[in-house]
Amino acid sequence: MGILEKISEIEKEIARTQKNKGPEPQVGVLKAKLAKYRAQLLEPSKSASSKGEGFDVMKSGDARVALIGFPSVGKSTFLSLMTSTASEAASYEFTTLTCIPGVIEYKGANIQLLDLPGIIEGAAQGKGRGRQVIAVARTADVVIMMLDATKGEVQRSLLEKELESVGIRLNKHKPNIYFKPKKGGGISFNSTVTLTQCSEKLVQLILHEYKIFNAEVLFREDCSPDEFIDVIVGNRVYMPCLYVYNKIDQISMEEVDRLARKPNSVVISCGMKLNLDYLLEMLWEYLALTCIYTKKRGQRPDFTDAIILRKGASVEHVCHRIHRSLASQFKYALVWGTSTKYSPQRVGLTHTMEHEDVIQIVKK
Ligand SMILES: Nc1nc2c(ncn2[C@@H]2O[C@H](COP(=O)(O)OP(=O)(O)OP(=O)(O)O)[C@@H](O)[C@H]2O)c(=O)[nH]1
Ligand SMILES: [K+]
Ligand SMILES: [Mg+2]
Repeated sequence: MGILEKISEIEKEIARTQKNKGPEPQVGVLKAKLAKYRAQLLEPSKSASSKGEGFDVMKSGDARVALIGFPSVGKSTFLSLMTSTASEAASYEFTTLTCIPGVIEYKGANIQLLDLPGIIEGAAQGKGRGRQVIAVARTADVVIMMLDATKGEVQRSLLEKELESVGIRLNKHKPNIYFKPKKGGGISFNSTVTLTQCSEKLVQLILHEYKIFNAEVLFREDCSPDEFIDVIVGNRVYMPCLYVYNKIDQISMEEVDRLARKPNSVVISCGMKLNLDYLLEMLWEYLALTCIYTKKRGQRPDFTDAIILRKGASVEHVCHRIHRSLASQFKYALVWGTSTKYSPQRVGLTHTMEHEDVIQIVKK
């Protein structure tokens, strides 16, 4: 049996088991098996045709946003509107065949926007350019899932399933489970909260499915078996995703209103340039970039020119951004803002900066 057949067999079995309201452990084990086969599916195949020609675009700017969606939803139209790059748009499907980068300049940041070929059901299994597209999506800081507002909800759930199946978790945080494989001692299981979806027995069964017989497991959250499997498998990507419904010029006001109220969703029309400013605001929020202002001794901070960094950036990152050799001449820094207890506070290179902090660097 091929992997695809095995996967479909297991999916059927899970559906059957869940219908019977059978004991949870069985489903957990099946899901563990499923995750394993899907991982095999993702391993790069050796044939040359699966090479991602035209997809290896250099990362540049302060953040990367990937445009994912079915063919002809308006991805290229959007890129051409928001950036100075022109990407061919047309009424036929699969107009775009490679990855086309553009840059959105917003609040002093350069946001790399990637236009990609349309993807369809089965993309994760290599249909069309699905695999290459998904590989690019994994490298993004935020995914924009562009949807055709005239097509209802089908596109969204199909694409979510595709991304889910390759380990991309949209708008979810990493499960709060401590997991450490050990050399011996069996499985030690603990939890700090009441668990309603997993039990010690189920955790053991799932671990055995992965041939893990010695490990330390601590649930700090009421996680599902799927979330526990994600922790064991380990290569999951937790990605913010904005659902963008395009072509609202084609639907009724009632329908626009309904879509706009969905979580993580924005409604737009590229054709009529509707709501694009709001989309940018939302995108900025989802990117959650950290803006740092610098200040020279005895002077006011320069609020016109922010240093833009990813969340969690340290003083050292700030130094590198100012000058290559600054970190090596660094003595200490004074920081004003929410990352410190006192303002200013003297900090070292490893101090984590927060949005809108002000920093003054003192050299040796
Ligand atoms: N009515 C309407 N049509 C739009 C809108 N945005 C894009 N289109 C049209 O939709 C068609 C497809 O647009 P593209 O930008 O090529 O779509 P795409 O998602 O890049 O398509 P592929 O590259 O083939 O995957 C074009 O004919 C556009 O003019 C919109 O807001 N309203
Ligand atoms: K198109
Ligand atoms: Mg296109």
